[in-house]
Amino acid sequence: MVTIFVICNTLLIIGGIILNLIPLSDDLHVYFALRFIHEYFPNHKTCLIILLKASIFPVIPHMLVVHAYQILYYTQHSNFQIQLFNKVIAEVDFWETPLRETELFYSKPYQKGIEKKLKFCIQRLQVLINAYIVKTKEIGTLIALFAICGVLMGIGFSLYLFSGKFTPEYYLRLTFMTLVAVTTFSSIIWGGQSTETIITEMITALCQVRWYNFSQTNKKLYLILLTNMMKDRKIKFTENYSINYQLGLAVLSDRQFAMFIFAALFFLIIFYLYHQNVKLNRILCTFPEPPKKFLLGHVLDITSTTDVLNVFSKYINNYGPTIKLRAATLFAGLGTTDYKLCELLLSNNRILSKSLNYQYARNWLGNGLLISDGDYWRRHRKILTPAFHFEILKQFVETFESVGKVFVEKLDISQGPSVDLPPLVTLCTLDVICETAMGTQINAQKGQNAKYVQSVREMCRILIDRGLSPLKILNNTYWMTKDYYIEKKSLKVLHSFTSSVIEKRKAERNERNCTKLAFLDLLLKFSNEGELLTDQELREEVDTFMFEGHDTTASSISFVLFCLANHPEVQEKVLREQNELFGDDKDPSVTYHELQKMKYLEQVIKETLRLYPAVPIIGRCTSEDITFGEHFIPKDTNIAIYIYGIHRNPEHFPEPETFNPDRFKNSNSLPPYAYIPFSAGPRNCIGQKFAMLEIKSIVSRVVRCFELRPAEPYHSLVLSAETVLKSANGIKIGIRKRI
Ligand code: HEM
Repeated sequence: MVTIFVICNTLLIIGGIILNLIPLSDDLHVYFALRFIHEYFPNHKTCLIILLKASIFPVIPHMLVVHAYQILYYTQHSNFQIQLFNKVIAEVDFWETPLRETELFYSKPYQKGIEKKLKFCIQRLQVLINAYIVKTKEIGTLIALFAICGVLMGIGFSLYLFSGKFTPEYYLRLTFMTLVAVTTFSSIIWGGQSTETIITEMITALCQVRWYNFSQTNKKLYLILLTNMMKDRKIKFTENYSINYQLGLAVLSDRQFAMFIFAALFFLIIFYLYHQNVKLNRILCTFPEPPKKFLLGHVLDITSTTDVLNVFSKYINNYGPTIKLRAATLFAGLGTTDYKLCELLLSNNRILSKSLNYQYARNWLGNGLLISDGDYWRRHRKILTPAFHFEILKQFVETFESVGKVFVEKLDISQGPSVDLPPLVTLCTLDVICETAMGTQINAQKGQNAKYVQSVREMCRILIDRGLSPLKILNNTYWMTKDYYIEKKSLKVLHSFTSSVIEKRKAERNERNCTKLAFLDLLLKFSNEGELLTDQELREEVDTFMFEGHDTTASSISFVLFCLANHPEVQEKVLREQNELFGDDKDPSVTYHELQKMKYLEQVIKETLRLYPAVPIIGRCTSEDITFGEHFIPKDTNIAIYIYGIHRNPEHFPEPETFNPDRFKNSNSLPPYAYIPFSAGPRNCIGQKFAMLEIKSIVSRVVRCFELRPAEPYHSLVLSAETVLKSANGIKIGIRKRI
């Protein structure tokens, strides 16, 4: 039984080491020792952290059990000797020198002989019994201490568990730790219990031996037993400190062996990674590479979404417009702000594949337009493009306006010196996209369909979390995290909602002729006329619109309002333009043509999208070898196109950090790929005109109704590159109704 516990314990320790080595964002708060290393050994921190984390799991339980096993071994070993001894004794003729009763009563020398033998035996027996009493006490104390430790650890773990501060990865680590503790304690307690039984048996056996028949054979056996049992097998340093070297080694050999195998595996993996590292050094070697961590590459440089833009900008400023980046020793890719390289990539009709991180959205969006590639994408893009024709977009203006009205009502209720925009704007754009994409009103702004809205939110969050959390990156480990189950639940809600809407629209189309068609109706119409889209393909495209078409516009509207609030002179000009169009009419029914006439507002939106592009980074994977100047980029290279950085190139945008809508008075002088908020080339944003109209409709309505001011207290943004650009501390402005 003890062996089974030891084997489980060793396997759990190995699992624990692996989990512990995967860095998590909160590690610095959890392991105080890591802070110490960061502070005092910044140059060797990677190496030291690996050593520290790799040793915590094996060393602690190892230290805990060594002493316990020595005691166990001592008693078990003695027990074995005594059993052997008893067996031999049973075969010995005890009555070889039978007790001579008469002489025992009358002969003094005979009595003396027996007394001497008995005294000797009693003394030896006493020594043995004392030794066992000591050992039993030791094991008793040990078990009591272990029990106290166990209870303390249990309380500690429970506090962690209920603190609710940890991510599921920490809970997984804790589970392993708990199991290691449980198996360690159980093995010792189990061993301790059996030792006590053994000791009792041994003493009983010893007591039964008739030592007064101290024949030569018995004497010899007795001496062998004593020598074996009593011999100290210690390397002695002082009287108090000694290592019971042989016993320890013998008992722990199983564990040592397992540890050895693990160490060998560990070094093999390190060697493999090192080899991969050397291989990756050769690829893309003509591009500059920011300093990387041994074996880890640049993964630890970005640990949260708020790091992305700063770290990327630092790289680009220090090392040039295109840099090589590495995710551990497994992948090497490029990050670029070079508009010429962007042109080469984005205008190429054969480089259509998206980079690896888009795959996280596959469970939700399937083969929708955003993720698919090759001929499948070409066919679908061809089918979907007519749905974004301006004649069709015209009819959506009515929806923008009616949803905008509700939005303004909501702002009216929330107005004040500091209003956080994204929560309100996101519900508004969700209402717009649901009505335009599916022809269904979900009334998110009025608090209806909360489950659907919540599921969309959860999915957007999970897509980002998966790229940053080591356990969630790979599908093989993703299932161990809580998000896997949240995703499953959310997808069920999202997919069943879209599927039921499709079914309903299909039935309605057959019954009546709708005048206001949603994207879904158009897809049904086009696919009836030409190539048929299956129900699943329809669902995936509608889901893609839902994903691409609400967070992007919500982010853009929020940033536009923020910029207007913080630049009163620009807001004044926007208001003037509105007054010129609508005069004193406070609640005009705005048409498509009037939206087209809002030229200055368009400049403001363009400038906002330059500073705060809703999609700050996009990715491509090269499907063929490319030569770019002196550089060679092999097939299957992942390239991150850093739109946020491209838009801050002082060559094209002097004083890039300044908000100046007049830059776009005449933007024709810009090189074609120097400004790409909607990407460019064959895979550009299919919904860009739709987005522009929606933003104009909502923002113009807000400006007509409210005076926007900087938030009080002043609010500075903490930009965060999530599925779209957000601000980690919200986007806050002051809002006051115009009189
Ligand atoms: C301000 C708002 C928006 C911005 C900044 C924006 C930006 C972008 C960008 C940069 C891409 C390229 C993504 C890539 O290459 O990986 C894209 C693609 C796409 N966008 Fe938008 N978008 C916006 C609004 C919309 C809306 C409202 C819709 C739908 C109604 C939409 C639908 C799509 C689709 C379907 C794609 C994939 C196109 C393809 O790969 O063929 N977008 N968008």
